[in-house]
Amino acid sequence: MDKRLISDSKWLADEKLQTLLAALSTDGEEARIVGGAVRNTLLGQTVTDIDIATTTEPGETVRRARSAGFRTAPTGIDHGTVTVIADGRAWEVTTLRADVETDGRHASVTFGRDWRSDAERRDFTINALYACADGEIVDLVGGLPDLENRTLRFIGDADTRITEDYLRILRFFRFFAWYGRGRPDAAGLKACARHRDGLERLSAERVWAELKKLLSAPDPSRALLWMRQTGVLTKILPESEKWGIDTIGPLIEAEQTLGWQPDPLLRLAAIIPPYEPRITELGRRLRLSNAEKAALEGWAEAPSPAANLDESGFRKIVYRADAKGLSRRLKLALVSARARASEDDGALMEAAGYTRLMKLADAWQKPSFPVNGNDLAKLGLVKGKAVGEVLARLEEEWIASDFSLKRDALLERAAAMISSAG
Ligand SMILES: Nc1ccn([C@@H]2O[C@H](COP(=O)(O)OP(=O)(O)OP(=O)(O)O)[C@@H](O)[C@H]2O)c(=O)n1
Repeated sequence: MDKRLISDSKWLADEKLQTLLAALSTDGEEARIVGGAVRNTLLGQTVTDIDIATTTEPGETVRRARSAGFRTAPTGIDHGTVTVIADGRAWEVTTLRADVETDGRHASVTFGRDWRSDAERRDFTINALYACADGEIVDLVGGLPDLENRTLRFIGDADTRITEDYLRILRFFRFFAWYGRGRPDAAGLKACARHRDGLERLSAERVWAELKKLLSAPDPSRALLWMRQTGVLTKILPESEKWGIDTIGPLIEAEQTLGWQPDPLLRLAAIIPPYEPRITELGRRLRLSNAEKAALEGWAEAPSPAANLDESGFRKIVYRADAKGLSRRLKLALVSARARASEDDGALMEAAGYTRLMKLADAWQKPSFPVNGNDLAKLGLVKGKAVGEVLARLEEEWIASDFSLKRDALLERAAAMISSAG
């Protein structure tokens, strides 16, 4: 593909997108695609979101999009962003920026018509490439050669770019993890180190969202080491000061060998030492979701099953466990055993044991308990606490039988329990 043309990409040929670009590009106005969609297409990677930059001011963007048959939502109107929607798809359309006043967290923006100024106010050269509706690439800041060399470089003065939005420090490491090669750009690294205290101004939600994106990269290990080197990691995860973050390496190796999908939480768990007492505090501080907190706390508290556990013992655990949490625990246990296997035959056996348990967990269809409260009512047990108690005892017996007791046998036992209690 010609480096300066992305006209043969499927997403660009999309009829709705072309209609939108055309509607925004008459009477002396122009709209272009910008950012991740252009960057990823040039790198041959998947495009998820399509951002559009336009000379039309937000009110005019809304008017034109609506008269072309689109719906609109004023997503970030202060920043000039309108979400344009059609057929269940959405495009973020942002008016070119002329000036940005910022306190490092919130930007107040004035609108402009100059593509160069808009490009120069973006974060990295590879993120400031535009594609016209016909696929022609416009590069005003040297993004194409940087993309070619996989160099992540702040546009213009790195200090200025960072103080406009301190999140850009974390974005530097995130984009380096995803697209960078070799050593990160030295000027960028130094600027990130210099301004790391600015990270304290960011909301916990933005920090965690960004960290998750970094942890989802194909291999975030080098980016994490550079974050540690610059003091950025300690700023956002003070607990990590004594963690051996290279423990993520064996997990990445296992993912690549065994075809596991990258899982940001599992990767975080892999660098957290077992029984780290500050997990709850970390989850609260970074405002993790309840499910995320439970996952991390589960890792810190619940040990993995023994690798040589027999099938019926393991089924009991699977029945009670949250499937995703158990799968993560087994993966971490397998990774740890694999890491020790070259020196220790016992660890090799352990790894084989965990592989077996993971297969069993995948293959086993959890049965549903075949008795309910109505069954007990029919046996004469009045609804209330007693029903719950009898059900719980029956379920225990059913689990202990390795799920082999049938409904009739369970009902017989229930009848016996009720008559002996009554
Ligand atoms: N702090 C930020 C955030 C965004 N941008 C600009 O806005 C574009 C879109 O931002 P975003 O959607 O966050 O990133 P993408 O580059 O699209 O990457 P991805 O979708 O992979 O997150 C970026 O490419 C960049 O030009 C910026 O300059 N500074």
